[in-house]
Amino acid sequence: MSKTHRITVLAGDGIGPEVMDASMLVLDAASKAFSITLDKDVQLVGGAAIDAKGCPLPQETIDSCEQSDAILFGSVGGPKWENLPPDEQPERGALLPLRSHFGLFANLRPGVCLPSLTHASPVKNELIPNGFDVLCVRELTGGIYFGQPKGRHTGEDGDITAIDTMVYKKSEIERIARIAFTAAMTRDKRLTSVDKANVLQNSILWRETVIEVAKDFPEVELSHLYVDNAAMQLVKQPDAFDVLVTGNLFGDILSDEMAMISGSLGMLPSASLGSQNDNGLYFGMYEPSGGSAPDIAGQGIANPIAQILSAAMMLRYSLGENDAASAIEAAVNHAIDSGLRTGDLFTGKDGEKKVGTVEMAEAIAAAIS
Ligand SMILES: NC(=O)c1ccc[n+]([C@@H]2O[C@H](COP(=O)([O-])OP(=O)(O)OC[C@H]3O[C@@H](n4cnc5c(N)ncnc54)[C@H](O)[C@@H]3O)[C@@H](O)[C@H]2O)c1
Ligand SMILES: CC(C)[C@H](C(=O)O)[C@@H](O)C(=O)O
Ligand SMILES: [Mg+2]
Repeated sequence: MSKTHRITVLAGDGIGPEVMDASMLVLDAASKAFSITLDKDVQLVGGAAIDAKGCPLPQETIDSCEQSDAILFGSVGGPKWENLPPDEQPERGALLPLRSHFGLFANLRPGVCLPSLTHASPVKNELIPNGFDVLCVRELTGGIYFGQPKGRHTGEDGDITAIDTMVYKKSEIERIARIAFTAAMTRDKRLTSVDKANVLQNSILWRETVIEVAKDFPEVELSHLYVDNAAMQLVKQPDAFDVLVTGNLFGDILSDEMAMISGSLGMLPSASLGSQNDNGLYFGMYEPSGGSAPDIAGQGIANPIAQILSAAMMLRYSLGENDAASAIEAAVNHAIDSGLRTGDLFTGKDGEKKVGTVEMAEAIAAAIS
């Protein structure tokens, strides 16, 4: 019997529409193969919404998301909107409010370097003969992104002060730590908490709280790293990590690093989750970890895999369609293993074939069974 799910599709700006269209090819193939009916409501967000409606997050977009089981998001922002007042720009006016409005505090970013892609990684290949698989759990609705006060003022001496405030409540740290420990229990049972507890009050509370939560997960081996050391260790030996848990800003930075060492920023999907419902599913927003890539937008060369794997995460976490999610992940691996490479992954090695966004998506869609 066909199951129906409703999703809101927000392609956004830059490469967003290109990789979103590509992910639709794959979602349609998976829906057909697994008898899933997806009711897709396409809405405007970011710069595209500013251009068409005068604001980055129109009310009808929020209304649509509220009526959906999940949001599939492309990316927002770009040079065209960079000179608008900060709160009217796509990132601060749409993306952050969506995360906050829907309470999407848990951001899962799985950085996987496939064995067949190790040569595309800037990390020395002999260090990662089997690739690696690291899950970054990033807190997404707190920390310096949202803390108050925030702003700027000019003092009597004419000097300008800009203020951002890093705030974490113990309860916010506790809930993201539980998500990370729970994820570690399904993997290799090793969790590294990343902070800056040698300097920041926030991080001292972070570390204390993570240690307390660890008592409920005695099987998980917990370690702590300062963020500067973590950034270094990730490049030195990425396969030494299993799960990372960290705050909003550190997670943003480390996840881009993790994406690149897995081959390309265009490979890293993400799930931003709120609370779990009675069926064990989450309302969530699913998006590539990278951005609108204005430098390559409009050329049909962007890597669609982060968007496609984000759609797979949506099927798993919000729609409960685990078989379809696994089939998409297997199809992505198949396309990579068979040598297909968008430009960001292409190294010229024997057996590689350079393809565009659509060709990559068509190959992935065709491999779904
Ligand atoms: N979730 C989001 O909507 C999101 C995330 C990050 C950045 N942004 C926004 O995107 C805009 C550009 O930011 P940026 O240039 O700092 O970061 P970016 O992530 O857009 O691009 C960084 C580099 O990675 C490359 N890249 C990213 N995704 C790729 C893909 N799928 N395939 C191939 N190459 C890819 C780009 O070409 C670029 O060279 C800014 O407005 C920024 O705020 C949005
Ligand atoms: C665009 C920006 C606000 C966003 C963030 O910093 O969270 C992005 O970099 C990400 O990683 O999702
Ligand atoms: Mg980022």
